[in-house]
Amino acid sequence: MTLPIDTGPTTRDALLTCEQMAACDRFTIDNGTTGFTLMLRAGQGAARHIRRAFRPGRVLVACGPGNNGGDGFVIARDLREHGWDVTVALLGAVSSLKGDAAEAAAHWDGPMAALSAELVGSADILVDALFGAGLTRPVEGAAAELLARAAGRAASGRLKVAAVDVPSGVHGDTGQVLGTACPADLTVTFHCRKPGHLLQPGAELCGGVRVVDIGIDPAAPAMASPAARVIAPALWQDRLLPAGPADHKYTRGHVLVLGGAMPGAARLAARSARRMGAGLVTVCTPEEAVPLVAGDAPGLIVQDIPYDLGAFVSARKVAAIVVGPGLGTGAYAWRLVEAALACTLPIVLDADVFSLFAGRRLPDGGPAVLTPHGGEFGRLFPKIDVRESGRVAAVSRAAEQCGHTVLLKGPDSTVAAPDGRCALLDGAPATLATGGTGDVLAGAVAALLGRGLPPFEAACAGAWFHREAARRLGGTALLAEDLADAL
Ligand SMILES: NC(=O)C1=CN([C@@H]2O[C@H](COP(=O)(O)OP(=O)(O)OC[C@H]3O[C@@H](n4cnc5c(N)ncnc54)[C@H](O)[C@@H]3O)[C@@H](O)[C@H]2O)[C@@H](O)CC1
Ligand SMILES: Nc1ncnc2c1ncn2[C@@H]1O[C@H](COP(=O)(O)OP(=O)(O)O)[C@@H](O)[C@H]1O
Ligand SMILES: [K+]
Repeated sequence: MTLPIDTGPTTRDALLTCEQMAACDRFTIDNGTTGFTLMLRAGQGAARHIRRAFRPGRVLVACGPGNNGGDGFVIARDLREHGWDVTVALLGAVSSLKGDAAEAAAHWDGPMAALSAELVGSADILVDALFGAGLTRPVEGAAAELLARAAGRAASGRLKVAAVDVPSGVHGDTGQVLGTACPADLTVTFHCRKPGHLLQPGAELCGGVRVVDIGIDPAAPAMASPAARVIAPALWQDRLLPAGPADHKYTRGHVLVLGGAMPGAARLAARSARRMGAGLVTVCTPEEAVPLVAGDAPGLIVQDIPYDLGAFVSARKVAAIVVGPGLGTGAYAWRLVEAALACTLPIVLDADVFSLFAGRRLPDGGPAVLTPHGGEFGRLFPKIDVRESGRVAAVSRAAEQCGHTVLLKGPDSTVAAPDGRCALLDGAPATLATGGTGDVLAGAVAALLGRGLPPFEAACAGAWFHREAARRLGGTALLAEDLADAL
């Protein structure tokens, strides 16, 4: 029953929905690989990761009624062959198993019991193979009881948990929990990650994620148009050139930051735009704030708001604008956003802009990146329910609706373009959850627009550099000022 397997991580950044993954499986099977071969590679690859991650102990493999349970049987057999003490707990009857799962179960000759929560009490390791991509409704009954008992035992440090494909109950497309789920120490998935491995709360529940290459045919059509990608430099690096001898400050992009009620936000955005490589940064702010903004930044140009913004940006060769951070929501703010959009330059719209245009269409303007957090997103797109549709679908719909790139911020920042592309940021540190880091992001994205990146690429790159800076800073208390300087 042992087949050659490759458990090396796939290098692909593709994120496939459960439906796309199933289509890849079918395509590969239609081209001559049996489904059972895929299951063996999946189960044996997962078992190898489990053997690497944990010390041998009493293992309970909880198997569900579908192919995720089939993987569980393969894992059980592999661990037993390596001398581990393994019991399978099956949800339902063996006679109800079908196809590849039935075949995998037929190869299991070790102890087997009907699934019950009590079994968890005598286990050191739980292999959670109840439901994977086939989860269609909330987890209830015996499966839910077992997962809840396991979560309690794991919380007290007496149980390690390895999830097969996803922690059962986590939806692979959205990261949402249907019913209940048990946090895993390790999740082993197949071919590539799914959005639910990066989106909360799924990402947190997965623990460490490992990818097993199960030999999916690279020509599978879903691979050409994955639901989303992981944000990584491959998305923009060909287009983001370092400064060369022919450059001068205007070719590196002149960024205009429009300030308002809270000048600190504009200062942060301006500082980060400069650190992100903008050739020149100007802040236009209400007159009374000019001395404060100019304060300790002699390399920054600061002046009051010009009467004719359009004439100003063309005379000063502005390449990109950022408006919203600290802007306020009065009539002044409204007029300034309209004037900024009328310049038709690449623009970052952030913060107060979303309160000003709550539930309304944005006026026409140049190519824009919108950077709302969850609350602002809800204000701007009140008809799009992020929880219900999941972030990939919700942000994609928002981008299509407004015709601009949308970056929905949070622990699982999601970027979507109106043309259907979507990308997710993986592993942003929670130290970013402090005031002012969003202003830093807005300035960074504006600098990248000014340096010539198109909106989707600028949003992805901005989010990535922002995360990298936060990671480099580490620690427990991150200051937005330090973050801007660390870009
Ligand atoms: N050939 C393939 O398609 C491969 C599939 N693989 C595994 O197969 C999994 C997908 O298999 P399936 O499509 O069979 O799906 P699952 O095994 O995830 O679950 C499907 C079964 O669970 C039932 N079900 C769904 N939600 C339930 C709930 N809340 N309560 C009770 N029952 C519920 C469904 O009616 C169905 O019988 C993947 O996650 C992966 O682990 C791997 O073996 C690799 C190859
Ligand atoms: N828990 C978290 N984990 C990782 N990143 C986070 C978390 N919470 C917020 N962030 C990031 O921090 C930034 C916060 O931006 P925002 O909410 O606009 O704050 P502010 O308006 O105070 O600047 C965003 O880039 C967001 O993605
Ligand atoms: K599972």
